[in-house]
Amino acid sequence: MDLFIINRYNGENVDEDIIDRETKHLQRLKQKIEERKKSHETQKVLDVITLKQDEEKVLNIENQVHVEESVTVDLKEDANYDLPDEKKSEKRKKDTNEKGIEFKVLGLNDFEKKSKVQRVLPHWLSHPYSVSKNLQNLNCKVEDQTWLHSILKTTLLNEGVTHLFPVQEQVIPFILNEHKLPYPLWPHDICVSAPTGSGKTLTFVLPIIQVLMNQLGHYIRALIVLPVQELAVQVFKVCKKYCTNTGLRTALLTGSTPLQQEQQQLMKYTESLGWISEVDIIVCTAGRLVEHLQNTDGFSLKHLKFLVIDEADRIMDNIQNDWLYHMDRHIRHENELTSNKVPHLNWNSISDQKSLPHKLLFSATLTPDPELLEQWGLFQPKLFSVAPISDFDGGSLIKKYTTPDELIENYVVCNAEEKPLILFHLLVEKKWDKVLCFTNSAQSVHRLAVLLNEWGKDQCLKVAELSSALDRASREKVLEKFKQSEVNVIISTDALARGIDIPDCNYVVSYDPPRNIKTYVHRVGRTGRAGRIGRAVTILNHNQLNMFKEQIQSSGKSEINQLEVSEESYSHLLQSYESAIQETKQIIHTEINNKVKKSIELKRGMKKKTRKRKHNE
Ligand SMILES: Nc1ncnc2c1ncn2[C@@H]1O[C@H](COP(=O)(O)OP(=O)(O)OP(=O)(O)O)[C@@H](O)[C@H]1O
Repeated sequence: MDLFIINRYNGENVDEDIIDRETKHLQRLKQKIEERKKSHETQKVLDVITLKQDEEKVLNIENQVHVEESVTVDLKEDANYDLPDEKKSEKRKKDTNEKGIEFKVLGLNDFEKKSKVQRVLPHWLSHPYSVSKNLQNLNCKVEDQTWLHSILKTTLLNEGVTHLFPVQEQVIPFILNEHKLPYPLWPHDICVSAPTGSGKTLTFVLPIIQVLMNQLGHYIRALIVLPVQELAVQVFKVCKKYCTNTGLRTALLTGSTPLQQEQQQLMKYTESLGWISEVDIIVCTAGRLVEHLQNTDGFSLKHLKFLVIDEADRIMDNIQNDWLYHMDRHIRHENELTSNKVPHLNWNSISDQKSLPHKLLFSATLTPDPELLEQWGLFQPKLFSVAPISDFDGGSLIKKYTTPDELIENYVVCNAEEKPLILFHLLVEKKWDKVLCFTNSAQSVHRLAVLLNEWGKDQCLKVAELSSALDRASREKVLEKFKQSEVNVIISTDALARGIDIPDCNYVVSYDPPRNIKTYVHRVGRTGRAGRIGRAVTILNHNQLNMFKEQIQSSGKSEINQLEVSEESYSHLLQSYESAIQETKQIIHTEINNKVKKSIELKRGMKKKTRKRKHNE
């Protein structure tokens, strides 16, 4: 029985046996390889023979055809003679392919140039409602507007607003009409791109108040989201002012007050109804909104009718706390929806669903980029724009940003060391008052402010600084002093560049050039607001000039003129400048020393405390 094979030890000759077997096996393998080689060669010979036979057959047929076509072919060859080599080979390839002789090379198409895809803007972006930016000849008298509520008219007149600006005249009635649409029609979402200082704030505040003022009870019905605290405070003040006598309540959520305090102001618990809202309109920063969505009991956006995103492009650039995702999720959950978009626009989809909040997007530099705008999930949007946005140009977007007509823009070119001299010359000798001067960092803000204060002591020049290094209260104080003319110049970082409304700012100086065109538009837009004349000057080093010009050109803005400041006009300031620089160095040096001393004392104090604690233990 062969059930088991037992290998026995057979003494010394085991190794020899194995070697024998291996050599035999090797020989067999070699033989097989040889046989395979031979069979391959014979196959090749056979293939060549059959191929030749086929070719002969084809040639025979061709010859017959060629005899008939010889004359025309000759003519064709002659015509090809003048063509460039590439085209000749292409043509030959085509000819031979037509005759069916040449084989198709697989993968050949991969090397051919792909034709450019022509991108086209969606109709609503390429065909905006055109808005005038002329703030001089206003025809829309507040008193005559029958569509505006009398309470709002009174407040407007009390605030000195006698005529509506073009963007207000066009957009406010549009929003009001959208809210008069019969059930189940939803309002069109809107995007507004209008220059700085053209009155965008009232454009959304007035219709919201008018639509909400007749509704009973307090629910969170409007949410106005802004990118930074200062802007939220500013819009909140406008909202509050225009809510007087309407019964509507407004809340500000920015994080400047403790969360608990804001929660108490927002929601109230009642035995009979549970959590109820105390407010109708919320003005908030995006980050703080998420905190309330996650931590405030009873905070609900179920009744939300309006969602306003001011400075929409800035918010898109920097999505704080992923707020858009959290807010969308909350709204969908509250309304029992699966998506924040309408999947198919038909009768059923809109009549089955509760309408989503009416979205209103505003900015002076709204980029007409469909991919960016897509994330807002806009419903059948409409665009109101001062600059008609042309179609895509060669696949890239044309960004057209406009500045107010009342704004005079210039640039000065100089060497880096001449910059402070030119600035001082403009402030003191040209008597530029109410000036906002931008630099690119908090450090240079401080240095320049100290320098100008030292330098202009005798000329009563009062300079204040404004940057992220200051807390909100101090920043508000600075702005108040500026309004009261207690301060002539504010040196600031770009923290103040967007949206802040300083009504009587006469000049904007960019001491450091802006990093991009959007920043430029918002910086210069702090002056020349609401139809007032304003002037903006950008100081450039020689090597920054080309870049600046390119930026201006790429934005579709008209050319900016150079402001000539001759060397003689500021050369006499050199001596006083040098002594002011020495003073500045001294001041900053002592400031740094004081800071170091303070931190050392703080550390020592901490050490003492821990030593005491240990000793007691
Ligand atoms: N119809 C009007 N008549 C007179 N002044 C107005 C009118 N509408 C708005 N204003 C004033 O114009 C100034 C600028 O308005 P607002 O701040 O709304 O501009 P904006 O378009 O939002 O500017 P930015 O893009 O810089 O934020 C404000 O001081 C505001 O009070």
